[in-house]
Amino acid sequence: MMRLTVLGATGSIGCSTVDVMLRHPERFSAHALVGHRNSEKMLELAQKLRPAWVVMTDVAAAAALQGRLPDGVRLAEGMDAASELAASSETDMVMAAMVGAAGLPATLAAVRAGKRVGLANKECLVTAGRIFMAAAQRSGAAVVPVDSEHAAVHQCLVGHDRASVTRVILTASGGPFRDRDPSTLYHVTPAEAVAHPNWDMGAKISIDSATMMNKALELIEARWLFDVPPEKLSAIVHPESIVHAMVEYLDGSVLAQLAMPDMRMPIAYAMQAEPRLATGISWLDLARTGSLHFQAVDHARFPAMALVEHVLRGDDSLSIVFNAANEVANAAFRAGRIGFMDIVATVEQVLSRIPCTPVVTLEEVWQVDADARAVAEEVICA
Ligand SMILES: NC(=O)C1=CN([C@@H]2O[C@H](COP(=O)(O)OP(=O)(O)OC[C@H]3O[C@@H](n4cnc5c(N)ncnc54)[C@H](OP(=O)(O)O)[C@@H]3O)[C@@H](O)[C@H]2O)C=CC1
Ligand SMILES: CC(=O)[C@@H](O)[C@H](O)COP(=O)(O)O
Ligand SMILES: [Mn+2]
Repeated sequence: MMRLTVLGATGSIGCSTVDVMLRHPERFSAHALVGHRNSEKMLELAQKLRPAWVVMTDVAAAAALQGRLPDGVRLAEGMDAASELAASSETDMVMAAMVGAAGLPATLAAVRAGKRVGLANKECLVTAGRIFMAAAQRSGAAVVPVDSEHAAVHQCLVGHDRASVTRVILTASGGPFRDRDPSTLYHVTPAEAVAHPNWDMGAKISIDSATMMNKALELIEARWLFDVPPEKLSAIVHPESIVHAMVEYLDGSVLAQLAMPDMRMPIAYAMQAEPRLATGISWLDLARTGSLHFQAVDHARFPAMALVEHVLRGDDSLSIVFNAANEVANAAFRAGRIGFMDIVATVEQVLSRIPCTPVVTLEEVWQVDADARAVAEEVICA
């Protein structure tokens, strides 16, 4: 029996993880479920899974659960409690599915404790990839990608010679505005931008897909996960989201991983690679699909993808700034404070205002992150 701690249990990835767990009760049990504010969703999950612990990182949300959890389920509050449970000897695996750099402390605690970590939270690696992967190497933690493209790359690499890899190619759906006249993008609403054509995801990543900031973050994520230099990393638009990624080898062979777009597949693979677990996702029927399409990424339409070329090749502080400014701008757009086109423009301005600095310690990471968030607020308020 594998005992899981699910960070971000109340979110999209968290709930899909719970779905996989409930399909295989003989294999998985919940040590802890961690949410932030959604106490009602947490109550529902706790009733289904009966974890040893429920943690709400928000104090008021924890108070709302007081006296309401099923018998035997203990309640805690705050990020420190989440980190302790993620690192506990009673946790075998951690599903890292909080959104944003806020997920870094608890995920890093799990990595430092040598856990198997299913990594959905890409912002962790974008913010602190070097520190994170070095910690995994020291502790022996297995960091298993959950992000669909990275889970695909992982599957295309298994059993193959890493030195023979010439290219890692991530697919990008192009989001809801792939074919829209760019001059109309100034006026799109958060409701339009969050409506992803293929995936049902949380609000932040859905907006990131619309700006293609998601793919930009994923290139940085791939760099750390697979130790691939920027010149071997690329993305290609694939509107069907059926091919999730490809790996090219020096003999010209290209391996791809295909599946219907449903996160339960990469989640289950991260929980147990082989023998594979049934997930309940729809079977891929290529005869019915008919054709798959691919096109180059248009950097003029998606300026985030031009920006990341520079970020990937610069100091680590650039990717911290890139992520933090995007988190602030993405939230400001969702709150109606800025327009859609202002999101990436804000990130670009923040990048130009913050000097590159060497980043070695976690304290330095948080300092750069805080500076970038403050400058992003200044840019938004100007
Ligand atoms: N959804 C998807 O299909 C995919 C997601 N990912 C990545 O996985 C991560 C989660 O995405 P997704 O599930 O869509 O996001 P959701 O918004 O659906 O869920 C986010 C989760 O994080 C919690 N949370 C929010 N803010 C904080 C905070 N400040 N501190 C601690 N916890 C917090 C939420 O708690 P609550 O709701 O209780 O407030 C919720 O449990 C992201 O990093 C995303 O990029 C990667 C690939 C695919
Ligand atoms: C499901 C998943 O992994 C998302 O990151 C997805 O890739 C988003 O779609 P885009 O390709 O539109 O960014
Ligand atoms: Mn992805």
